[in-house]
Amino acid sequence: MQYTTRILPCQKNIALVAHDHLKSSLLNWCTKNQSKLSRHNLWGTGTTGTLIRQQTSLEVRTMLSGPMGGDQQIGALIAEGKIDILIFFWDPLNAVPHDPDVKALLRLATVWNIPVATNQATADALIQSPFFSDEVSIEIPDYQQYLIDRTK
Ligand SMILES: O=C(CO)COP(=O)(O)O
Repeated sequence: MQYTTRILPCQKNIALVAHDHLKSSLLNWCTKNQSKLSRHNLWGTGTTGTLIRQQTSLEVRTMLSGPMGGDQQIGALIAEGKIDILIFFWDPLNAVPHDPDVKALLRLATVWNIPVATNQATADALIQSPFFSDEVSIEIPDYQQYLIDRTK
């Protein structure tokens, strides 16, 4: 695989997702970090995003609810280079019906090398890092080259 670079702008597109037992943790985290989050474009899965909109003054664009396709929609945005950071309070202690979708979302975030936080401590680290507020460059797969290599 050859790689190229992608610039993540100062004002980022940030996806916010939480499983049911962790929704209150993510809501608290969003409330605590409201002023920093308000500088970015926020996206969320259906329930998570709606709760954040209701319980904070943050604007959040919502996809479908996770089990109904929302994780896949966020994953598709990541593959298209439209999401810069994923904050996903993922529950390792409870099974969900859409486990394949959860894995697919985390897999695509890894393929496209975006910064991901899957728990609160990492979200705390990420929001204090230059990745959150500055323009940063990340290395991503060179898709055009990938296609050329596969079709020659
Ligand atoms: O299920 C989710 C993540 O896998 C989140 O979906 P909701 O925000 O709709 O609960």
